[in-house]
Amino acid sequence: MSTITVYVPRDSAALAAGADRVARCIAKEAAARGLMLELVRNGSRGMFWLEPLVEVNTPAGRMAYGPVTPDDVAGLFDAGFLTGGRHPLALGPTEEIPYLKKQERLTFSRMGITDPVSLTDYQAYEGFAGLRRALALAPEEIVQQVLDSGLRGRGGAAFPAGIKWKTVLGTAAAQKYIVCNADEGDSGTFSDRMTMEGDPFMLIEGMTIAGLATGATQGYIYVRSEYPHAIATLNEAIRVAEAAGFLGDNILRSGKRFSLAVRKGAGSYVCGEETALLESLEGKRGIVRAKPPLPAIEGLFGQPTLINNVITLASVPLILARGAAFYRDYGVGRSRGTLPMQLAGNIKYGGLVEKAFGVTLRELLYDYGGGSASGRPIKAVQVGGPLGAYLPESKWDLPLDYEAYAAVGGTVGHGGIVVHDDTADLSKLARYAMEFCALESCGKCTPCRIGSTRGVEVIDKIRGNQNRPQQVMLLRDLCDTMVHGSLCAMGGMTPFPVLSALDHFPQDFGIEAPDRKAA
Ligand SMILES: Cc1cc2nc3c(=O)[nH]c(=O)nc-3n(C[C@H](O)[C@H](O)[C@H](O)COP(=O)(O)O)c2cc1C
Ligand code: SF4
Repeated sequence: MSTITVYVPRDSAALAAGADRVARCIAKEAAARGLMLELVRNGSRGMFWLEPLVEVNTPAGRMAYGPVTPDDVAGLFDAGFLTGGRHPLALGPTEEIPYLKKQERLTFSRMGITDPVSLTDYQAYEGFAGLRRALALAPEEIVQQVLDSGLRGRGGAAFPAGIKWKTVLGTAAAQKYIVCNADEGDSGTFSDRMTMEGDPFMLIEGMTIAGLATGATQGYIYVRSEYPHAIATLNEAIRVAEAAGFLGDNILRSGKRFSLAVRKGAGSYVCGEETALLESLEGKRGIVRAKPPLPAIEGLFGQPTLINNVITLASVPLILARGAAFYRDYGVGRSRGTLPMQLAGNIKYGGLVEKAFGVTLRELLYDYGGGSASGRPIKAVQVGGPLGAYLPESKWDLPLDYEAYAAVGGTVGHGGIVVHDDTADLSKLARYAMEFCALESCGKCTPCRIGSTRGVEVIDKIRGNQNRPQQVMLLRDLCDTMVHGSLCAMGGMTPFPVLSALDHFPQDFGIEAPDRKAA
């Protein structure tokens, strides 16, 4: 008899219910096929799929795959993964798994397969191969690999990672820092969290390589306080890596050093903005700093500092291990590699889908997400967090690509995708965007601090039909001022969701036809 272990996430009743749902599907499907399977529930250890992970213990060994949706279960049986009789996977290549086949998992290839804090598991799956290669290269050669890979920052601004690395390398200083931005505040995003909880060594390895490349010897991971499991897992992984010589004063006896520490945020969205984050790391209130100077030149405690998002840094080990060309081969245009996209909101199968750039929103919404959870038509999709535009159906066939999205007033951001069905009122969502900005604004500049508060009032007047045409013009002027006058993207991009709602869904504002600017 084969045993199927269903991982039941330990911190979410909703996820646990999902795991049970899949377990029941497996049991039903097995019974229909006359197979004997024993289901064992198991608390998951740091692997938090939005859809449950299933592990199969067969006479041939342990097999794990995920996330799995009920619709996949029959396919898994058909492919022979759940029979206990054929074991093509047996911890082998994930390409053979029907659900994963549709994805292109580079950053998330180990997740769900390895024990997050087992160095043995990590190394059995290419772990630390990138670091070993980096130790044999000169700093300039490591930076060149990152430049050649085409990797761009995954935190939101999509700035080429290699250029930032080169700036820090080229800035002389006695002390430099690597800071990992793990504040992950965008709505509907969780890829950073899954990385830190599911494969923390990958981030540790990426940061250590960044240290070797730039000359930084100290790194900090700034994690939002709402992620206690990530903080605990990272601390454990850092301890294990230090004890085994992957971190510390003499990395793998190379004579090179790099140390890491975790710092906890305090619940502020704007502390995800890199300069506010630095203020917070220095123990001050999280207020945005004017640039220049760039953090790469004068960052933490006034020293050259490389700040990258979790996924940016976690992408580096593979780039070093397999070479820049391997990574660059994925993607379209100037958007190279893969992006772990996160499906959330009113979607049937929420979860993380890693695909090369170029995939369309329609594919993500229907092939992976299975359409809306409510069963109603999807009306608007917000891509790129709370500062991202609301995209109507006419934009869902665009290839996911930084430039293509920018051309329609959108943003790819951190890959968060929040779905709304046809019951959504976009004027309410536009109001929420302004309100969010008013609540989270650091207050340093007027267009954002005052503009967001006035923005809520103006939208209220539009919704209340008070001088509607004039108020719509006022809202557009206000958005103009925020876009061009704000010091950072908090105030500068809040108009994206507001104007996209107004332009694409004028009827929700009581406007029959597109007004002057949308026309
Ligand atoms: C209001 C605001 C919030 C942000 N929040 C985050 C965040 O939570 N995580 C993140 O990586 N970047 C965030 N960013 C972007 C960072 O300022 C910065 O661009 C990023 O950390 C750079 O890393 P990357 O080049 O690897 O993307 C935010 C920016 C703004 C304006
Ligand atoms: S745009 Fe907003 S968050 Fe950014 S500096 Fe100005 S007030 Fe602060």
